[in-house]
Amino acid sequence: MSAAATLKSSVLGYPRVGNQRQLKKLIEGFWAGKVDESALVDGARALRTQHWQLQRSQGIDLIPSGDFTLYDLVLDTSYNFGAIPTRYQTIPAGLPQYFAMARGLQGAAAKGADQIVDVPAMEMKKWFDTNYHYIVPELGPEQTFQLTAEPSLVAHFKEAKALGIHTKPVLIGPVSFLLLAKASGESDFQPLELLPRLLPEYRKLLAQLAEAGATWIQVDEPHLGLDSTPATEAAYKSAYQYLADGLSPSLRLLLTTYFERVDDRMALISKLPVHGLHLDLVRHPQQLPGVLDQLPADWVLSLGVVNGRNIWKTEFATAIDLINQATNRKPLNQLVLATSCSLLHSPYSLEFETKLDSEIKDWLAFANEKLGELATLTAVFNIQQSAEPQPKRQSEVDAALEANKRSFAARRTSARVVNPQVQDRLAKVQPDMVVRPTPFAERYPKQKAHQKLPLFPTTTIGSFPQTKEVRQARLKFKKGELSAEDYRQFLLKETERCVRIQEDIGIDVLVHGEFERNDMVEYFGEKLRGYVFTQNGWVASYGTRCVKPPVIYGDIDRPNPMTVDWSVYAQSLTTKPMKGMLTGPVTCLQWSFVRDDQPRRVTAQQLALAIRDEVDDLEKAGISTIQIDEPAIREGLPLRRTEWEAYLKWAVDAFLLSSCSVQDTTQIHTHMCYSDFNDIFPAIQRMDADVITIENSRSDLKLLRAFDRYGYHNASGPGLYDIHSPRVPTVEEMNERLAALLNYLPFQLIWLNPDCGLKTRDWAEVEASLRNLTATAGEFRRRYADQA
Ligand code: MET
Ligand SMILES: [Zn+2]
Repeated sequence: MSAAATLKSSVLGYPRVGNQRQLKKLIEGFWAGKVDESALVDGARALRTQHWQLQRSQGIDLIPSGDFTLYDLVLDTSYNFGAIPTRYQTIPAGLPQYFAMARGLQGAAAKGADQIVDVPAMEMKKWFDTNYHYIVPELGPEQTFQLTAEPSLVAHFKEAKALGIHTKPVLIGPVSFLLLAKASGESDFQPLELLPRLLPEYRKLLAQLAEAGATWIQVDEPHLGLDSTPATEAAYKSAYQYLADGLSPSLRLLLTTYFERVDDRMALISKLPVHGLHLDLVRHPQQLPGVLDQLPADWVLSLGVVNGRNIWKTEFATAIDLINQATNRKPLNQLVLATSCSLLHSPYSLEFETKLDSEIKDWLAFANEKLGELATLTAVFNIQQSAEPQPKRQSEVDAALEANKRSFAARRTSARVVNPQVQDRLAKVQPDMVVRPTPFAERYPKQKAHQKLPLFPTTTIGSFPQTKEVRQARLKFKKGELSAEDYRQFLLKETERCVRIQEDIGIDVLVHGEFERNDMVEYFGEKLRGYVFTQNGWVASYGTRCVKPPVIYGDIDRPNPMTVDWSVYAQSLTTKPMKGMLTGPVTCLQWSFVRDDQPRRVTAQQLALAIRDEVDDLEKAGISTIQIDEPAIREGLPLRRTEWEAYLKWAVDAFLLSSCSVQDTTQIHTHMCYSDFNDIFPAIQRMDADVITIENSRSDLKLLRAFDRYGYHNASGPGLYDIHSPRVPTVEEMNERLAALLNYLPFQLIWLNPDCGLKTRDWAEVEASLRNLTATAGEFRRRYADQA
């Protein structure tokens, strides 16, 4: 038999939570004491088995192992190498300690233990530019590493092997691991300095994998595509030389990059002693020729042509063109077809979407459908190589290619996607639509007079407690157990109560409370054309938490007002200004699955026009304070600094487009949270919101330094207390905080508010906290009375 050269397929990682979120239920049950450890371990193993078998049944050649975790893979890496911060070291090793690192622990150190502990969780951060959050390793200069006795990576490889499945272990490379870490404490220590201490443990791990029978190892070094420094370059060189020196001859290292291009890093990469390279060709197809030019002749190249982090079908014709560029230069057996990145960021399967419009459903591919795409694409190339003709397979493949072509042709011209009116409006956007006609210094006094605002005005960020009653009513309404009218009456009552309470507390600019909203993006998505919702499109956000992002499939427009009735009703209950509440275009974009057939910039612009219409309608209806939330503006930043400016230009323009049509007396607020905004301060200034309420309470000093460094010329309300904690802040601590702010900001421009929405808190905490907040306002109005 001639060993025909064939193209192999590879998956970089498979979603772990289970198609019915089984893992979430198991783990949360374990935390609640309802599932015991052995049930958790068995359930987790069953899921791994199911996922491996499923990938095998789809014909995937390089099936990942080590992509499964009970919380987070970066945390597992820290844990497996013994990087356990001191505060957790008294907690019994194993799951209690592991979960304490993940989510903190208040109470008994382990089930039935006498020892009582109170430790906060480790920090969580966004995984590159995805909406997944990893647990940030904490490493200090004294850190040593020690590979655990039974690394899960080795155990899982063996587990799959016992099922007859030879997997490709996946590990986070040593350099990226250290670059993902932060210095423990407040020091400036660079965790990368620990590389020499870490490498021997990586070598041990690789030796154990070799002994277990592994061949290809996927070593993820996503940082390779990011901005580099001489120190990081030196780190890659020494790390891979060290690993190569001790490498078992049976192991082959597949250096894996994603989310960025590496063609301009090939001078470095091509010198590393590894056996292959993976490219994200969905993000950067144009990097392929450059990489091929510089790729060592004997390396394997893994072509990431199936998008691991979106929900759209792969266009086969485009992928095949790309693959042909590689097959022209390399033999098939040196090429692999792969997902662009781990499928962790994709929902499971379209088979659970029974309610999705069939036209739109035909354009989509979730994780399992993506496996099928890989199978088809490899077959396209392999069938021709096979010794015997394969007419059946050939006709299947032909049919799949044809169906794919039809699907894309239909999507391109569908009236659901292309809306000529939206296109027309976009073409007519003029530069004067993204600037307020009057400068802040002139409009702000007009707004104060119009709204009769006192010095140190108080407000909140929008949502009030989403109590059990509110959630139950919504659920009943969705299930049809509560009529639309009864549900509406219920919400009107909640709103009224919320307004009365704010008046009673003495807040100056009120909100309606957002009781009608389940989620700040979903609410608007449901009312805009161009959005659809899935039933089961869950993707991991962090730990056991999953989110179900809405899908933007077509040109966006707003058939009807979305919030006007609620705001008008709430305003009718009070003579104080009622703030209208909208979610901004960039946040809608960031928290949705977005179109892959037009730039994000254009989708943001469409969203902005829709929100602009809402702003206009609110203003016409007499609402003269309007908040447009943009908590996600920073997370849209590109991974490479050189691209920040271009992003910030269109992102800020989108906000301006949504907000600039109003009169001088209409006051635009915006709100930001979730990250520190220091490195984008100039862009925030350019948004030119009259008032920005911004999360501050967890990173006080940093934010103030930024105010100091860049100056901020409009009004601002840096959060006076942290809404993430159930604690009621005292008047004294808020007084202190405000006094500190006054060292940096002019008193005439300061607003008093919590640092984010109050929906996760209960009413008792909220009332007490806000009463203290208004007491602080009263105190400072007295102190500044003669300057008012
Ligand atoms: C994540 S920012 C939340 C803003 C929203 N208006 C709220 O108050 O909940
Ligand atoms: Zn917020």
